[in-house]
Amino acid sequence: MRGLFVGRFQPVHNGHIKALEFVFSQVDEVIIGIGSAQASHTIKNPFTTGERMEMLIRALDEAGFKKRYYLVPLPDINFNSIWVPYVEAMVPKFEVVFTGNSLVAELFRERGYKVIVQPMFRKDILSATEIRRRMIEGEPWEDLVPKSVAEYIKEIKGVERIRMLATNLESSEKELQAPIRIPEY
Ligand SMILES: Nc1ncnc2c1ncn2[C@@H]1O[C@H](COP(=O)(O)OP(=O)(O)OP(=O)(O)O)[C@@H](O)[C@H]1O
Ligand SMILES: NC(=O)c1ccc[n+]([C@@H]2O[C@H](COP(=O)(O)O)[C@@H](O)[C@H]2O)c1
Repeated sequence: MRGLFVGRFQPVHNGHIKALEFVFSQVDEVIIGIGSAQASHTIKNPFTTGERMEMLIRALDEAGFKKRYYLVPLPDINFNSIWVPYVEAMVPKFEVVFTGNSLVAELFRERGYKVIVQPMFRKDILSATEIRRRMIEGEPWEDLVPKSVAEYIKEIKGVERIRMLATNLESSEKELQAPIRIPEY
């Protein structure tokens, strides 16, 4: 049996690995959909699809998963009602969907798929949003991701990238808030 698991993996963290451990224990093969594949270089989506693939390959290797998996980029179509047929067109056939995302669960259920809500692990800290926040604030984040992912993020200067994006956002927000001066003629 083949299962589908979709995430944005910005970045891959230990919660994803725990979730995938559960998914791999339930099925013979796993399709890992890389959501919002078109997005990169923003605070919510700092990493490219290629970088996210590299993180997944290294992390799954580090975790020692032996079963077959497929990594499939899924650019957003921003059209919820036809998202499931779109995913079906992009990935090999699957019988079951694993997710913790309620919209994803609802869309697949409505199309007749079996959906398994995977358990959550320490969502208070094992969340990509929290990891990106820590990177921006200069707080320790390394323990929340697999060792190979922490090394890779350092290799590609990922923290410097997120900080640069945060600084850019801050200065453009300041610009927007600055009073508009109408020149006197
Ligand atoms: N701590 C966790 N434990 C188990 N599964 C998790 C955890 N965090 C995310 N997931 C699962 O990963 C998938 C979503 O991946 P995603 O990359 O969006 O993670 P995220 O940490 O929620 O990201 P972000 O904070 O950037 O929105 C969902 O199916 C979700 O259930
Ligand atoms: N209409 C759409 O394009 C659509 C609908 C549902 C989920 N998605 C994507 O699936 C992924 C779900 O992963 P998250 O659990 O990380 O939100 C995201 O990339 C999200 O954008 C897209």
